[in-house]
Amino acid sequence: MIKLAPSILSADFGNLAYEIKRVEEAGCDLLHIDVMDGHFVPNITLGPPIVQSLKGRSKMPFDVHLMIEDPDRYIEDFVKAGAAILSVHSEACTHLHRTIQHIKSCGVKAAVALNPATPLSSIEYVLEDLDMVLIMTVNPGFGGQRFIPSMLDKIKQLKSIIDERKLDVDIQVDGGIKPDNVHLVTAAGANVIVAGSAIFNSDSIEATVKEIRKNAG
Ligand SMILES: O=C(CO)[C@H](O)[C@H](O)COP(=O)(O)O
Ligand SMILES: [Fe+2]
Repeated sequence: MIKLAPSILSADFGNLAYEIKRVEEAGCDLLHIDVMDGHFVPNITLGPPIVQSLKGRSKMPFDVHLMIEDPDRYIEDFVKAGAAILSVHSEACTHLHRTIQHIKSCGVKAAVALNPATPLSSIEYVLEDLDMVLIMTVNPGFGGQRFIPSMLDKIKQLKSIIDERKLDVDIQVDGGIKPDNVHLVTAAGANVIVAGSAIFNSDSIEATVKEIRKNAG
């Protein structure tokens, strides 16, 4: 089963509650919330108070993608604010295993995100502890970038490691996913699809969501 997670990075930040309603009514599964600190990535977005203010306005679980240095400092805050899944970047964690245990001890799902340049070997030792791996298919920091095709091999390799070890770990892809390339990532093994600009910048959110689902297979 493919899950679709619209990224609010490309939504109208002045009308977030309305934007969330639109993607929920279009049948999306998760709400992808991109948190950027201006250090780990060269952009700043939002923090726990805004996530908290959206809590209760949507039935979609909040999938919070932390693109921040030393994310341990904010895990409790984002859990209290309503996160159901917390993704931390392996590149931002000094003690990744400890951070994953920290997230799980708060009662939410734990995921690790990998920049395009980061090899799968950096997470192989924690795979058993994860609910999801986020393969970045662009360099994190901005919406509307082009998909990096060499990430398809990385997705395939991850899928084969997960299958070989008989694990129940989702593979999420994030960055540059559109109706015309989603089939490539799902064929490679991804089952959680993030799409920001493709959904929010489209003329019809409903039609685009349908098209992404149909093409995802
Ligand atoms: O994490 C992200 C960027 O760092 C965003 O989730 C991602 O870029 C989604 O936007 P788009 O679909 O427009 O690429
Ligand atoms: Fe993201």
